[in-house]
Amino acid sequence: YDVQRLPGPPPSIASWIWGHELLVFRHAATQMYTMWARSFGGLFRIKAALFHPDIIVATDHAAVRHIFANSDIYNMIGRGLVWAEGEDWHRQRKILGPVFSSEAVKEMTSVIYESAERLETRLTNLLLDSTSNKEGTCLNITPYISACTLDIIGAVGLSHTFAAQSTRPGSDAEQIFASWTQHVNNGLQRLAFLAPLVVRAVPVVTKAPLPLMRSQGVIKTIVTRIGRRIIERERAALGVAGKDSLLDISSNDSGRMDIISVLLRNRRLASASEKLSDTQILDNVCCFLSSPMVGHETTAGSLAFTLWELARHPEIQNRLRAEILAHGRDLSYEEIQKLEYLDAVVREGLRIHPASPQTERLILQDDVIPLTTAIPGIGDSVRVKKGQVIHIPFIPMNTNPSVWGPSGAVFDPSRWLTVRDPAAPALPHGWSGMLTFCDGPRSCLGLRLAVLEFKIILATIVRSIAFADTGVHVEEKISPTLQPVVNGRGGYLPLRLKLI
Ligand code: HEM
Repeated sequence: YDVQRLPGPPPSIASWIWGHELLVFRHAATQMYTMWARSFGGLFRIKAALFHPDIIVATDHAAVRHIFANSDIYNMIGRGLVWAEGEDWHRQRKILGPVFSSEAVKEMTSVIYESAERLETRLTNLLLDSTSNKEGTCLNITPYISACTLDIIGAVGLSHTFAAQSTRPGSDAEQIFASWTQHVNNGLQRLAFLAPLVVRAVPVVTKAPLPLMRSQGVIKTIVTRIGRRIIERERAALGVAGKDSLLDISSNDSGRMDIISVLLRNRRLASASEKLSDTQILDNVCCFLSSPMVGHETTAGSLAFTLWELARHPEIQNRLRAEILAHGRDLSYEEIQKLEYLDAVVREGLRIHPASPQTERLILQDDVIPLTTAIPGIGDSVRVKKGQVIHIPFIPMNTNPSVWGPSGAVFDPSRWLTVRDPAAPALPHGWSGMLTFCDGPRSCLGLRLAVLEFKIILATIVRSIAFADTGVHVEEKISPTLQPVVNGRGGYLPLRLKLI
């Protein structure tokens, strides 16, 4: 096996107990990995914490493509709470696929517009009410965006109205937001560094009812309650209220495409061995709102960072606004797709600020990983053994200068408007040549929904509100998704807003 022959950062900068991992945790999101990838190449090794064998860090495009394409060999780590594996995953992915198909997502356009317009009204009213000066009103944008995306996922995923944008004290939405904020801020503490290490050492711990592993308990409880209510409603509609399980009854054909309706319908159509129990249906739904990686917080996070980029680049913001205003309001799905500059801004935001900036895999059987760039002394492939842990950070790949040019790390939407130099290396795998939504069989199922939300929300708020930078230093950390951190406060991204 070649692990010990891979290059990597010197052991002298590693802690004897925490290896290089503490250094990685303390720095901005994937910053150390980006630096090391530029120095040591696309596949290098680092010292792991708690005397675990060295970890491989992969940013070589051929290697990462191979890893993601072979999800049966390269297994996810520590997702036991909400993410299915093996046969369960195959079945769930097959069932849920239609919920996020292009056709289904197109049908979600009006629901997304409704929420985006509510956000626009909410922000506009706030600015009208505020006693702000000419400079505008300064506010933390993250809770506003996240309320908007929660309303969307509630409507399309659960046929449920969270009314997150009406700020009712004590509401489910308020509790979800408070719980998420606490989760984000806990994740910035030193203790949070330990949690994934414990999961890696003892994977079954994810099944244990430990408070540390259930930090998103409130969200799960709320989503389960809503899910139960919907299932009860279906039972009542079918005149079978009080039955222990819905397994033996059919759902009405409402034609609704929210997750619960699809799962209930599927139960009627599936063979006996494939039928999902009530608990499995609820688990699926919980996955969509309570997993940090899916649902509304990922979209909200990348969107907030994109607004920050627009605030720091007024010329880009003005150009985007001009395009949006030139096309009028209430655009159809097809019309939105034609807005070239909006499309470029969205791609660039998702490239530079991927909401879920890294993933990990555990190798289940010995394998040979191919490389784009050969490693001196090893060659153009690397032999790896069962049990090896691999970290895959996305930012180093999304900004790789050999693919994106020397300005790869710069937010510059115009790169999407020019024809690529035919002599330049082709864009790698993944959506638009980036890893933001992962790649292969386990790539993001909600990609189309996320991109459409992104476009509609941006187009709706940028037409009536101008965003400016406040000048505060914003750090990017992973907790558990990409988070803005200001003076140690997570989920905090202040912007200055002014009515157009
Ligand atoms: C900007 C927004 C989003 C980003 C950047 C994002 C990113 C990702 C990434 C990187 C993964 C793979 C995780 C891994 O391999 O460790 C993933 C998986 C997934 N995402 Fe997203 N996501 C976003 C929005 C959404 C939305 C809106 C939904 C649905 C409502 C969604 C549903 C899923 C699901 C179901 C999976 C698991 C797929 C599987 O295991 O087969 N995502 N996402």
